[in-house]
Amino acid sequence: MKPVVELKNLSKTIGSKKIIDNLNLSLYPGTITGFLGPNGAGKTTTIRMMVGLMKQTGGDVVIDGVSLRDNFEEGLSKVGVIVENPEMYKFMSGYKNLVHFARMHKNVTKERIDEVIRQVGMQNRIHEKVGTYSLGMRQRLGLAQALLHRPKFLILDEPTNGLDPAGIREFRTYLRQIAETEGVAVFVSSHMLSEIELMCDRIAVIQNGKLVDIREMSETRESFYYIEATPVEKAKQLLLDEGLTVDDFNNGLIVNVEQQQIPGIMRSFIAEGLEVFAVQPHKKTLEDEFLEMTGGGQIAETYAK
Ligand SMILES: Nc1ncnc2c1ncn2[C@@H]1O[C@H](COP(=O)(O)OP(=O)(O)OP(=O)(O)O)[C@@H](O)[C@H]1O
Repeated sequence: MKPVVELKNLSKTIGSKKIIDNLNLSLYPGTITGFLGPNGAGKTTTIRMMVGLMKQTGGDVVIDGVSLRDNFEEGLSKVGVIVENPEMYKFMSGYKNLVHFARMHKNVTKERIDEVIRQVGMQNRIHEKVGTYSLGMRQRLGLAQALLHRPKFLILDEPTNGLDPAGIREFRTYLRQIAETEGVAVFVSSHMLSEIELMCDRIAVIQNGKLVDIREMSETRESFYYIEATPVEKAKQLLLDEGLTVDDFNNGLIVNVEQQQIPGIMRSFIAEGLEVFAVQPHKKTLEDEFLEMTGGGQIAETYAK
C-alpha cells in the first residue's frame, strides 16, 4: 500500500541538542497509527513539524507525494488537525461554526458539511449552540471541522483528554469509521496506553528523539503464563534450568512458555515435591510492552498518572 505520509530522516536540532534524530515513518490510508513515548521523547516536536508549526532542521515530511520543504502550503492543505480543545464559537450553533470554518477552505460544499455532520453522529444537535454541548460533542464537532476539506491525513494530539469513558468510546467508534470510509491516514498521540491499544492498528514508539519500535497491534504477542507454586525459589530454578525466561510477579512467576510445555513443567514440579496453586495465561498489556521497550523506571511513574 502506498503511504500517505512519509517522514524522511526528519530531524530537529535546537542549539546543540538533537531533539529529533533522523525519524523515518510511513502512515497508510485507512490506518490509525498511535504515537507513544515518555515525556520529553519528542512527540510534540514531531507533530509540530508535521503540521507546519515548526521547521525541521533536516529531512522532510511528504504528504500525499507533496514535500513540506518544497511545497509547504500545498502539503499542508492535505492535513486535518485536531488539538486537545478545538476552538469553537460557543454562542453559535455547531452548524454555523462548520459553515464558518468551511469558508477557510476552497470548495467545501453544503453537501460536504452535511456529510461530516453525519460522520460524527451530530445530526440531532447540530443546530444548537456549541455552549450547550458536552465536551464529547465538542470534540466530535472538532473532528467534523478537521474533515471538511477532505484531508488525506488526520493528526490528533491527545484527542480524548478530559472525556468520560462513554465519550471516549463514541469518539473511537466514529474515528474508526471515518478512517475507513474516507481512507485517511490517522496519527494519534496519546498518553493513554489502554486507549491507544483499543483505537489503533499500529503503534510507533519514540524515545530520546529516535523511533524505537513500530508494530502492528494484530501481531501475535508472545505467550506468557502466571505460575504460582511453592517453594517459589525452587520453582523458579526449575524453569530457568529449562532455559525459560522467568520474572517474579506477585506471589508467583511470569514465564514465557508455550501452552504445550505446561504439562511437562507440571510433571517436573510434582516430581520435585512442589505444591502448585495456580497456572493461568497472562496477557501482557500494551503498557507492559511499552515499559519494556522504553526501559520502565521513571517512565512507569509518568504513565501511572
Ligand atoms: N525550544 C526548545 N528548546 C530546547 N529544548 C526544547 C525545546 N522544545 C522542546 N525541547 C526539548 O525537546 C525534547 C522533546 O520535547 P517534546 O515536547 O517534543 O516531547 P514530548 O514527547 O511531546 O513530551 P510530553 O509527553 O511531555 O509532551 C524535550 O527534552 C524538551 O525539553
